[in-house]
Amino acid sequence: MMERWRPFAHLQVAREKYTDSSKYKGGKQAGQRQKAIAPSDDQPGEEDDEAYGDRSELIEDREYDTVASSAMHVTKQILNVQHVVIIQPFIKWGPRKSPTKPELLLQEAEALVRSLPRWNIELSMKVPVETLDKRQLFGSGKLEELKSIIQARQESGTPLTCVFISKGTLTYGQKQTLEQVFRLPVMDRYSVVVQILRLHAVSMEAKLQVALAELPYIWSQVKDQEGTSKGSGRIFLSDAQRQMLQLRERKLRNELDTIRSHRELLRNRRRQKNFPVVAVVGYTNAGKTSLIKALTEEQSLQPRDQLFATLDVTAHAGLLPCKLEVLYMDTVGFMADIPTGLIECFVATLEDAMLADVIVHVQDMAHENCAQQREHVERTLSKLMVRNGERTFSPERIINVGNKIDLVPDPESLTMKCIDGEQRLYLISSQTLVGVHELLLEVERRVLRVTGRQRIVIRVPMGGQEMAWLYKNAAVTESAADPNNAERLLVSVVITEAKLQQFRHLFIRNRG
Ligand SMILES: Nc1nc2c(ncn2[C@@H]2O[C@H](COP(=O)(O)OP(=O)(O)OP(=O)(O)O)[C@@H](O)[C@H]2O)c(=O)[nH]1
Repeated sequence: MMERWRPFAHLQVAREKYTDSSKYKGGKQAGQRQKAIAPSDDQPGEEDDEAYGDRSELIEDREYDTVASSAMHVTKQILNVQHVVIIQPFIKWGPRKSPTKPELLLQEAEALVRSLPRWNIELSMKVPVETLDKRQLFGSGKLEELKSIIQARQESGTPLTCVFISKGTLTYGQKQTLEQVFRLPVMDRYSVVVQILRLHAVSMEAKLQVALAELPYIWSQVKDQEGTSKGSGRIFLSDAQRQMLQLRERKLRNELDTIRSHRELLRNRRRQKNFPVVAVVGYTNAGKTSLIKALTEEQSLQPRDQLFATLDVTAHAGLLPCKLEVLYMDTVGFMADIPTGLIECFVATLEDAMLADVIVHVQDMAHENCAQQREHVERTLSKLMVRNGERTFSPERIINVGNKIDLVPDPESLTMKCIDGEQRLYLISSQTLVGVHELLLEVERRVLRVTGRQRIVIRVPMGGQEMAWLYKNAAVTESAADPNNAERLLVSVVITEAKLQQFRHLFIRNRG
């Protein structure tokens, strides 16, 4: 019997090196961390971590690493330089034919690999298949052809290190067969996306989520293996390892529950502080961070041309033209064809965003697949809203934004798409800032309407308690001496109806 190909048996990366994650915290997250200017208890990251101590021992576990690397080739891979062959299988005919063009699927697979800093694409191919369920995935002739292409590339001196088959998940049997044919480790979308998520997880919550996201994959591989090798006597996991995985899952879930209940507390506190919240959502790489940077002028934000660059919901304060302070929440990007088990883990953070007063949906107008991306985001959003107890997508709360128009050769042609039923699409470029001011005015209109705020001018005595009260309970946008009364000030404020009633009750009634 052929011995099982054990591709990573030779790989041993020093534990200290792996645990020094500070090197991988650069870019967007690092910037967001330093400069997210929201009040400190709105930050879902660092403060939570500090409040609940060090949980890293839950994530770093040598025994678990051994099991994970044999099941999914993920552990410690981020550190290694990889020379990757991408193979994009697609079903050419029939009812299961992919709705997305194979070229676009391949582009998305390439973008995933490019998101990993030390991974290089050496070869990328799209290959027609009849079905995605065959044990060897490809027909025999095709498989031989692929093997020869890979071998020829290796013989010509290209050091190939792994094959990425861009399918959600490969079964254990498929993976084993392909590894034996190619004599290289084989990865699927799930394991590549996990690598990217690991790289970008900064807060303890995101790290725990990623750690939890790996487990269903490992279990599915174990189940597949049991199915394919009944009676052959091979054991993929010992009883002790199974128990270790079950225990790990329980602990991770408990920790996440603790962090989330803490977040609930923060959310309530934020409500009390009365900051309007604007969540910015969209397909991955659509330009969410860039838009927040444009709206808040927060220079430290560093948008990156990488998928899933934002894994933590981060809050950034910005001023509306009326001087009202709002919090913009940057969220994890959406992506189609990601196994649901994986994305489920991040749904909790998105649910948080769904509670925002206004939701800005950013779309990449320069992307060939823009319409499908938009549909995917809208479908996911409406599912999330239903979960949150909202039956319908309230158009009042959603602003559609068409970003990157500087990259569209003929932006005029887009104006046709600007009115989509009731919904207007705001065309902008977060880079050149075209259209950003108009969008900001619309954000202001919606925020005021949805949160029941109004702009009014109140006359108050100079040096009285009224002024201090207004600073505390409303947004004071301007104050000037009253031309008709030297002892009074005219104060422009943005205030909620409830606070206005309170003001009347406290100051106007008392004055008699
Ligand atoms: N030309 C152009 N590029 C843009 C524009 N907006 C964003 N980009 C670029 O698009 C890439 C992705 O931008 P991000 O703002 O990081 O996108 P994101 O949606 O936050 O990405 P994820 O966090 O990965 O979901 C970066 O390289 C940006 O510089 C735009 O209006 N014009």
